Amino acid sequence: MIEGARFGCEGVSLSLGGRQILKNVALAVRGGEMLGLIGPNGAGKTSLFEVLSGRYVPQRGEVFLNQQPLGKLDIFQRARRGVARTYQSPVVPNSLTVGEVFRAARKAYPPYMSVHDAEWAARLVGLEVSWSRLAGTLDTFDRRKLLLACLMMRRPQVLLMDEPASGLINTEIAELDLLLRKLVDEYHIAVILIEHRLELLGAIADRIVVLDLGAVIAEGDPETVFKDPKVRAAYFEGAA
Ligand SMILES: Nc1ncnc2c1ncn2[C@@H]1O[C@H](COP(=O)(O)OP(=O)(O)OP(=O)(O)O)[C@@H](O)[C@H]1O
Repeated sequence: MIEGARFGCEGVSLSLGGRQILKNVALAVRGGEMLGLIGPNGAGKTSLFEVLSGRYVPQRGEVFLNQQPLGKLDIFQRARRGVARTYQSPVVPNSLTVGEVFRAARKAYPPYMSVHDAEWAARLVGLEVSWSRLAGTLDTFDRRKLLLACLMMRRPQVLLMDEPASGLINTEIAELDLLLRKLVDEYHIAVILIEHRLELLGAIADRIVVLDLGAVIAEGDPETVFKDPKVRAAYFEGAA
């Protein structure tokens, strides 16, 4: 684990259905740092998020928060400790209003959050829709903002984001970039971001980790990593 890391894992190996999906994976992220996680399709990025968030139990390895092993804590217990996660698909409860979604998130577990916390989070993420709108009528970006606001209300220590720009248009991606940098720079959150668009990561990530066939093949600042011949062979040429 790197010195001062807020969150990460060591020696993680995962098999699913008799296939080895992750092999001895280690990574770490500091508070106030954005770590980009890239790799070709099927490299194991989402599976690694499942391990980090506590949905999958690895055969070997450990996940750490503030240098403490999280052991067998499940996804809900990790969420309560400040490990927040977003998904590739922004699924919201269609028949609830925005206000009702916030209410459910506020009361999801103690300590219950106030309406002011929800209003603060909505402002933070730039969610500017009426709270009487049905969540199912929101467009993709507003759904993502609503779900992110529900997480931010609890002031998470770590944010695991699985392709947050997916389904967004360019102006929305530019707004998302600014928001993510704000969460990292001003709120000192440790962010791990899965993203296929390398130009986006090159612009906003502090460091990059590259997974290929379940193993880390490169790690470092974006410029160095994108030039690495191993990365070019596995990612750029493989993705072409
Ligand atoms: N529940 C499962 N059972 C068996 N194999 C699985 C399961 N989930 C994922 N896999 C396999 O694990 C490998 C890694 O999948 P994963 O979704 O983690 O990759 P990824 O890097 O996130 O890919 P993508 O960029 O396409 O989302 C793939 O070969 C996938 O088919």
